[in-house]
Amino acid sequence: MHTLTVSSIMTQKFETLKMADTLQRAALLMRKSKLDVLPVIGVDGQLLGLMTKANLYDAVAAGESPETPVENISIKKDVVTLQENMPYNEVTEIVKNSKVGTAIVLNDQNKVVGIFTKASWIMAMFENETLLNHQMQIILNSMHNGLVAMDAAGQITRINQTAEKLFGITTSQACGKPVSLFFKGLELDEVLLKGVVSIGIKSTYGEHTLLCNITPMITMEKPNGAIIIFQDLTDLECIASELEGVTKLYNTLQSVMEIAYDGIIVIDKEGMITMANQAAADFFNKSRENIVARPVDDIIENSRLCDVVKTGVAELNQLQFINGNPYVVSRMPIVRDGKVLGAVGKILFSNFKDVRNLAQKLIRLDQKIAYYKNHLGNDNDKKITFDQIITSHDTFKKIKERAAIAAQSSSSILITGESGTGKELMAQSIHEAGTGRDKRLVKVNCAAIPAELLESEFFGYAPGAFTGAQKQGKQGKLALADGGTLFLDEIGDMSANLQSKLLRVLQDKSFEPIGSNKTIQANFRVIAATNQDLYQMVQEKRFRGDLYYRLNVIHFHIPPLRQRPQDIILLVHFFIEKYNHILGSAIQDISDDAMNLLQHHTWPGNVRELENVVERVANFVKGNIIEIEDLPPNLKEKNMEEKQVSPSMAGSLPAAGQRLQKSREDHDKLTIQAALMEAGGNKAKAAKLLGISRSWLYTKMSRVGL
Ligand SMILES: Nc1ncnc2c1ncn2[C@@H]1O[C@H](COP(=O)(O)OP(=O)(O)OP(=O)(O)O)[C@@H](O)[C@H]1O
Repeated sequence: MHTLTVSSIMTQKFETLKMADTLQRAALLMRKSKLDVLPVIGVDGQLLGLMTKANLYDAVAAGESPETPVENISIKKDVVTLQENMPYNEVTEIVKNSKVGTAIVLNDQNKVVGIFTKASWIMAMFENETLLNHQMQIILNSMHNGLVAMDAAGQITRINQTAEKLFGITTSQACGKPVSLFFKGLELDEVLLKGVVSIGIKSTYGEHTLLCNITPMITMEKPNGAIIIFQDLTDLECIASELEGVTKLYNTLQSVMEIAYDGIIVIDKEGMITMANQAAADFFNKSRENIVARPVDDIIENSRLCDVVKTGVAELNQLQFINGNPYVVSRMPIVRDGKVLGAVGKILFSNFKDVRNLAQKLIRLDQKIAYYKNHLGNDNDKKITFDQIITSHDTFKKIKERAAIAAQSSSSILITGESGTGKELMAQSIHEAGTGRDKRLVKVNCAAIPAELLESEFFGYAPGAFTGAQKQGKQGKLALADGGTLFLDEIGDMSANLQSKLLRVLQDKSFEPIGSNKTIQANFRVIAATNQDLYQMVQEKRFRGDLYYRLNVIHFHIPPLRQRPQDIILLVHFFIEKYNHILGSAIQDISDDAMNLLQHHTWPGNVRELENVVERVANFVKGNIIEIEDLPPNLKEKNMEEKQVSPSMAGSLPAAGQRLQKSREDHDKLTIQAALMEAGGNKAKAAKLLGISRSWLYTKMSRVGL
């Protein structure tokens, strides 16, 4: 709004007189300018006085001739003057307090530039009011809130556009009507009569929730109407609920950040930290308050979060050194509407290695469980057969052949051999190849069951046979094995008493459960196994001779592993494949050095010990090839000891090693050739015959030049 000044109100159409001008000229100019005054100016334009109509009338009345110069008559000297740039409100004050209806307007140099009259002032006031009115209407219409103005009688005098829209009425419809016609329950009396402000009144209008503030208009210290401002809360309520949603989301985000095991830091586009979880605070050994609102570079050394803000490109799973330790970190830009607003950094804590190991361990365990479930769950489908007895040892191969023949008869079999040589495996294979394969193979470990329980385990008992017995009685192992095989493991540990009872059963082919006189037919094949020298025990009368001969109808002695080193190669590969499958390891081969070491071990625990070694290696191996360092320390130490024991041999060892390697390769070559011949050139079949995988057969063939 521009400020009104005297220059914009004054009239510029005026005439001036000089002292030398005549009265006649004064009369003519006064008539021409239609004003009652004529400024009289000097040669330099300065105001000398004012010729008024009254001055002219007085001169004429005094008989002055029309030719009389102005300087000869009396003119008004105390002239009211105004400066041309005087503001409107100052002029208003002067005009109000002065009785004069006209003033002369001067410029900076005190030269006359216009004449100010009350009439022109009134016109200016009108113009100004129109202007103000127009400006007020613009202001009111640009208000976001609805406005209704009323007079002292409570009749609407003005409404703005927002109110028009809000209430669906036009100014012409509303003006002159009582406010109460449109808005109920506003209690206007207090405001209009007492001039009391009424604020924060909540009311509804259609679907709108409104907040009303009613302010009285006071003139001459009396209420002269009022203005109601309506604030539409509908939008505000929407914003409030949106805000509530945002707050909830923020809280959820905070909880998620807290639950995360990783340290999380969020920065804005200026690189200032805006959020951090407790894990991050703990990691930097600072309180959260000491992290948030700080530049990220002050908290994290070599942080690349600001770079991610600049590039907008995520950097996932990168290695970053913090305080000299390596951490896996991820950095992601926060993008909205295509603009990067900040970045999130995630620090995976140092024990991620442990977590990874743990995860791998769990996977292995899962696989192990699945494997054993498969084996146990499908006990009837997954039968042990002679194919699963891995050997390339001539004697053992013959034993396998003879055992397969013996399986067809029902004669008792005694299997001897050191612990872990595969006696039970052999017993299972015989059972599976025999006529009783559809019935049970019942195993009794004579060393594991206490002597006093062994009898009831064997024969079972009748209901109520003895105190502590199950009420319904119990079926014994002999009855369970009916039609199938009774496998008596560790037979050398059977008590003398039970030996004689067992002998009787084997002779009579029947028995009576404890506490029962009902005879049960015993129709089963017996396979006994022991790692003791049973014959020697008979000599020493520690085992019944007659039972020994009953059991020893067919005898197989399994040679210890140290006597068949070539089997070690086959068995190692067989177990690698088995544990790759169970544990999910990916071992492809074993280095010659490591294999050499295994072949030189004496294997007191035989195949069981070898299997355990491979299982252990499969758990911890670093690469795909088993190296010496992957083997258990006791094997390596043993190797060192052996090397140290015969220093005199030191010089000849490499040559001996080479010879051994050569003979091993020759042997492997022959074995593979024989298997290929037997399989008619079919490699899959040959691999099966050798008990190794096809891929291993190919590797082996290329190694031995086939
Ligand atoms: N020739 C073989 N081929 C494949 N696996 C074998 C062989 N010999 C033994 N094993 C495995 O070695 C482990 C021990 O075998 P097993 O229990 O049959 O031996 P054992 O002579 O009965 O032992 P113990 O006298 O201690 O009872 C088993 O896991 C078995 O499958």
